[in-house]
Amino acid sequence: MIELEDLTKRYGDKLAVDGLSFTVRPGTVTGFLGPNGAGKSTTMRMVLGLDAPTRGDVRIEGKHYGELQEPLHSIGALLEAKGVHGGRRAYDHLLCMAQSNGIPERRVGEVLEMVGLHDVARKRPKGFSLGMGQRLGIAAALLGDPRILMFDEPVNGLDPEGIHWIRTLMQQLAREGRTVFVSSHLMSEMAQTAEHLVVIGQGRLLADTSMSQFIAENSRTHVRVRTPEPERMLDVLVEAGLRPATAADGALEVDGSEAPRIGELAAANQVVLHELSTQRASLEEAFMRLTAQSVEYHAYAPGDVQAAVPGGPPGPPAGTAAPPQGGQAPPGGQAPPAWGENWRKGRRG
Ligand SMILES: Nc1ncnc2c1ncn2[C@@H]1O[C@H](COP(=O)(O)OP(=O)(O)OP(=O)(O)O)[C@@H](O)[C@H]1O
Repeated sequence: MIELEDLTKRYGDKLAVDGLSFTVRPGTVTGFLGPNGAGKSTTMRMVLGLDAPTRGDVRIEGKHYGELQEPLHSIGALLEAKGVHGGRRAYDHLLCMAQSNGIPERRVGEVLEMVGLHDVARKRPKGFSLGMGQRLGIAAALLGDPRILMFDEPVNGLDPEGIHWIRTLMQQLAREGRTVFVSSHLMSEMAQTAEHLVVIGQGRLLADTSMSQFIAENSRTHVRVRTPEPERMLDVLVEAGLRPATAADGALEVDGSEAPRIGELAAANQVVLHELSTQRASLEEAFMRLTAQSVEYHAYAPGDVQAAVPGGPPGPPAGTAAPPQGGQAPPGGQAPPAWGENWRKGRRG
């Protein structure tokens, strides 16, 4: 179990982590989500005692990291795979870690086998691909057979087979009763991996909830209707007290209604339908909706007009410059100061 209480980190003027309080529990994969710069890595570094909190506290099984007798047996972490000494053979790198933590040498072979690096154990990591580097970092995290595992963006650089492998590994570790805490900005990946979610934006806690509840609470389910008679159908829906919107492709979208009811209305009014479908938001959409107010950096390409999310993420803050001549407004209808450049959002979520 990892417990955070009012955990706060300030770097000069920048409040990177702002009063985070939550508990990461054993037996489940907890996804740690947030837009770029939200404070995920800073939080994880504080868990490991690599950064000192400005305020608040974080404990691993009731203790600060520095108080753990044998830290690798309590918590294994993958922060940055490239932190490995490139010139030392993979086996020797792990052996060195094992020896300094009282871990028997046979465990080195075991973890290399587990992560699929057995055949390259005698090779130097400087020749490793990004994916192999990630695997070596994961082997190091597993070395002490820890009860808690913490991975910062573990699927970065992995191919689909590698992503599948790490997903299965994390779920297996959780099933064994371990605490698994994993950060990612890949929502679709997290949707398949985590059962519980902690979402932060600009250092603040936005959600601490189960995956299913998170999607239900932060996403939009709507009914999509395509008809060759959109104007008639619009009238039918409005007369029935519904508030349809017209999508970019001309389809009608109706929030807060059931597809069977709309089908019955169409039948009763003899309107031909080409499509009647319930659209459920994905985790990606739920995440974008929740964090839209706290995204720190946005980038827009010239010609971006279509919102990625139904309803669209908010545009840049009020007061930013008008789009350049010939340009179109980004989602939200306002323009960033310059196309192709990131802009920093001034207000807090
Ligand atoms: N050592 C540091 N000195 C100054 N500012 C820092 C430092 N480390 C992080 N920050 C700032 O703190 C904020 C949070 O950074 P952090 O790396 O924790 O975010 P993150 O959620 O992990 O982002 P990403 O998804 O992009 O990795 C950012 O604005 C970052 O620029």
